[in-house]
Amino acid sequence: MFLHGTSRINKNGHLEIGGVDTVEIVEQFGTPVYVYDIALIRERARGFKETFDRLGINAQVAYASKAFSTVAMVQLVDQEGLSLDVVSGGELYTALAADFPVERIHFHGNNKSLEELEMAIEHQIGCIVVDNFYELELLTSVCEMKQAKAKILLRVTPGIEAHTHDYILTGQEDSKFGFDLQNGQAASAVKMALESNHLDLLGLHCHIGSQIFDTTGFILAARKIFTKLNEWKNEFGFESTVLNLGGGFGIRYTKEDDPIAPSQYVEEIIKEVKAQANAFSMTVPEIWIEPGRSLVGDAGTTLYKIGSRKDVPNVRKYLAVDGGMSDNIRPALYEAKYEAILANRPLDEVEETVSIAGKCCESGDMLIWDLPLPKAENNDILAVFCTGAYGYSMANNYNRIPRPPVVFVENGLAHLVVRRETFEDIVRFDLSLSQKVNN
Ligand SMILES: Cc1ncc(COP(=O)(O)O)c(C=O)c1O
Ligand SMILES: N[C@@H](CCCC[NH3+])C(=O)O
Repeated sequence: MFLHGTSRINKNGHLEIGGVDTVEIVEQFGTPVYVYDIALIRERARGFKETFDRLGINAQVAYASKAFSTVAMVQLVDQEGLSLDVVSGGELYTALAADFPVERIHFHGNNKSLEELEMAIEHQIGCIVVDNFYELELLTSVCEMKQAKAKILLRVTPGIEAHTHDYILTGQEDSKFGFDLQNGQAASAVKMALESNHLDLLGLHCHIGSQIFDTTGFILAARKIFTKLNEWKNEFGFESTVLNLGGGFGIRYTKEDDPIAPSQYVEEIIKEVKAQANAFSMTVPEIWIEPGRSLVGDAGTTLYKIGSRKDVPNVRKYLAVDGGMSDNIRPALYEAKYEAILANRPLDEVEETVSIAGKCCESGDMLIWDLPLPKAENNDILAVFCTGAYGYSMANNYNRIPRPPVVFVENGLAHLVVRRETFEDIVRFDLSLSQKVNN
């Protein structure tokens, strides 16, 4: 059986999460609905922090809010004492709306706008991760204008190909992100930052990709970075007080996935960082990481209702649900795989193999191919596991489908944290032909 965190099958034979029967969640909030197991998010957050404490490393664990950002989620991150990585004005605004402590916010992105940088400086956020030369200049001019000094990291691209889907690789030389470590761009950026009166260069940042199952890529990246840090110590007298090694720790979407445990990622990376610092006679820098998926991925479950069925004799059985690529675009985008069960039926009587179709007008809107299930009937509830990361955050209104609500469950209580979009919401920004608007 493939159950995470507090998920279990209760005495009624129903899936229960956080002590709440999913059949009741569906009665109360309808479908589709994203359900988050809050105890599991807390456990993961504490696990990362405890590992660093145990290893005696000064660290910041910054939750990558691109994985799943809402005001309530950001408040939960604050409760757990993590930092927060934001990647746009919208994510920053969400953090501010949640009253997240500004000094623990880190701002990412490969094309931050003038307005976004102004917003970051005005709110005195903890750190800006500068991605490119254009941004270095733009940020300097914003700081000049506002007579401010910004704490920054420089994002470097180490030239590492992590083993993951091509679309979620970021550390290779041919990447849109960061200053190249090998060709001299990163060295120039360090020099420029050190010479600026408006920038306080704390150190370097590197993120090699997402859904990575081992530490080989992280270790190679750390080695390349330390080799350069050693050169720069001699050339510019620069010492990195912070080293941010990004996120990307993989999770188990299916029984075939075999990532190492979150604590093992940290232990192996820190071992290498200590060895490198020792080899170059450097002080071990403060280590920051940015897990997104590994904090929230398996804490999220999407509940759908089964609707139509189509049998293509001797070929395939299709079961359609009341959501699809509008609430989970990952299968269409990355051929991502998921496990699912019927949430309102005992698990033991698997009778058929079906393929789960979404309701969008795209042949590619298939959530799961060839899933063994009990014989499902109309209105049965399908629970798709591990949808907590990049599900709600990448949801869209394709076919003008309203986005589902988000419900947090913990200790037997269900709490609505994002309400369901309505058809009124769908036309909220539309203007009729007769309306004249200036901009
Ligand atoms: C800069 C940066 N940090 C952190 C993350 C979080 O990655 P993940 O959700 O795989 O942990 C991402 C996304 O890949 C990212 O681009
Ligand atoms: N959105 C991607 C990961 C990209 C992470 C952001 N750099 C996913 O669903 O797997």
